[in-house]
Amino acid sequence: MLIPKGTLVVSCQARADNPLHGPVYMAAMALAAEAGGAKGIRANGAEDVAAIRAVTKLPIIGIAKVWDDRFPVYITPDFDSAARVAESGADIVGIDATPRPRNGEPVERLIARIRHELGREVFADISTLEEGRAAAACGATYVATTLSGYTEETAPRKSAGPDFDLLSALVESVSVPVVAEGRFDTPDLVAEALARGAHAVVVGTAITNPREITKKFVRAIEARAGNGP
Ligand SMILES: CC(=O)N[C@H](C=O)[C@@H](O)[C@H](O)[C@H](O)COP(=O)(O)O
Repeated sequence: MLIPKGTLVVSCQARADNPLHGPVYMAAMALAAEAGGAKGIRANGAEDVAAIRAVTKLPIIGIAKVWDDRFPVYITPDFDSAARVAESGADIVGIDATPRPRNGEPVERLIARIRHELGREVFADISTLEEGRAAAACGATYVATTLSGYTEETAPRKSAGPDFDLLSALVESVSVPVVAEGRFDTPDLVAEALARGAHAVVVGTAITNPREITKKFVRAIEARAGNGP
């Protein structure tokens, strides 16, 4: 198991509309995260994964976001996208492990192929307890709360903060390491996840997206506008 227990993983991702989009920026982000004490990196796409692999030995959770209007699954939906991030240097392949329709093999077959044909650990992004149990039973190395609030089933109960109920339920009922991911935006929330039994915590936006961080500060300023000094 490559991600050490009780540690922080930093997700270094920037979409095309983000001024920090591109492998040079994401490699710099990963280096900054490593210098700050992160013990793993999550990254999207072969180019970013390769650039990060070139600058660090930290374990990399590689994903490939592939959008297809016909299917809800976009995080590493098939074996070919998994193989590309593995070949680019990811030690661990992150996939959408929900049973939702995808342009690719069924999730249980995808997990088996990544483990046996690519020889990589599988990081299963899920949104419910049942999905986490199923992914663990199929051989996923880790299950993570990443997709809670981002599927049709879970969107109605999405909270502003992390899904601690799901985290605790998973910790109770699966035997593989449970990773907390999604809307962890303060150090206290990370500490709480570890106290509840999370193996590790992945933080993205709150560390690596200055545009969203800036917006938070600006919103606070705007909220007090008109309230006097
Ligand atoms: C739902 C989805 O597509 N999540 C993505 C998964 O790779 C990323 O956009 C998130 O930034 C990542 O999960 C980390 O979460 P947060 O940025 O909230 O710390």
